[in-house]
Amino acid sequence: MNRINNNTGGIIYLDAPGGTGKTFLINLILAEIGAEKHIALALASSGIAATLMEGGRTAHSALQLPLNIAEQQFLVCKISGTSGRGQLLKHAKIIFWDECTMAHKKSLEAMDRTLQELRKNSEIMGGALLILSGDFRQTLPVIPKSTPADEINACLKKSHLWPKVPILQLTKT
Ligand SMILES: Nc1ncnc2c1ncn2[C@@H]1O[C@H](COP(=O)(O)OP(=O)(O)OP(=O)(O)O)[C@@H](O)[C@H]1O
Repeated sequence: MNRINNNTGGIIYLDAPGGTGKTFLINLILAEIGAEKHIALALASSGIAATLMEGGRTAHSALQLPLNIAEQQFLVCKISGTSGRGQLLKHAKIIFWDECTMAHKKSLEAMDRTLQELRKNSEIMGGALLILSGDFRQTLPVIPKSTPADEINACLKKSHLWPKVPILQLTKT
């Protein structure tokens, strides 16, 4: 909450084993931010995970990500700054991405470029605060006709953004 109040952007990864309360914590923070009338976005890699968050949407839908993301190079999402979706991304104080470990690293990189362009800010995620949450022990990206090595290479930990991501571990529920 301090980072939100101080307008400090960046990416944080919330790491904890399954069932320890990551989604529960996200919903608590969403309620707190809603009460303060700030804009928050709740995204998830799967539809089921999106339904577990207040106002949750799939990242593919919110960011207009293409289905063939693995084949894309230097993708910028096709979202107009004047559209409703673009306005939300421009003004969101905080964005959550639950079950992020299922996402292709190129989705995160496309989000970074898109937010930088929409918010006219060259900082990471255009200065927005992105909270990734998930558990690499559970699921990795699913790539059709791929080898385990392809899946590991596609995961967020292999993104050039990952070294800039501090990891927060949940120790108490
Ligand atoms: N502090 C808490 N107080 C009460 N119930 C809690 C608390 N933390 C988690 N729970 C409950 O525990 C269950 C699992 O929590 P949650 O779905 O948030 O875990 P998760 O870490 O997101 O799991 P997964 O990695 O499988 O998605 C939920 O039913 C949730 O309501």
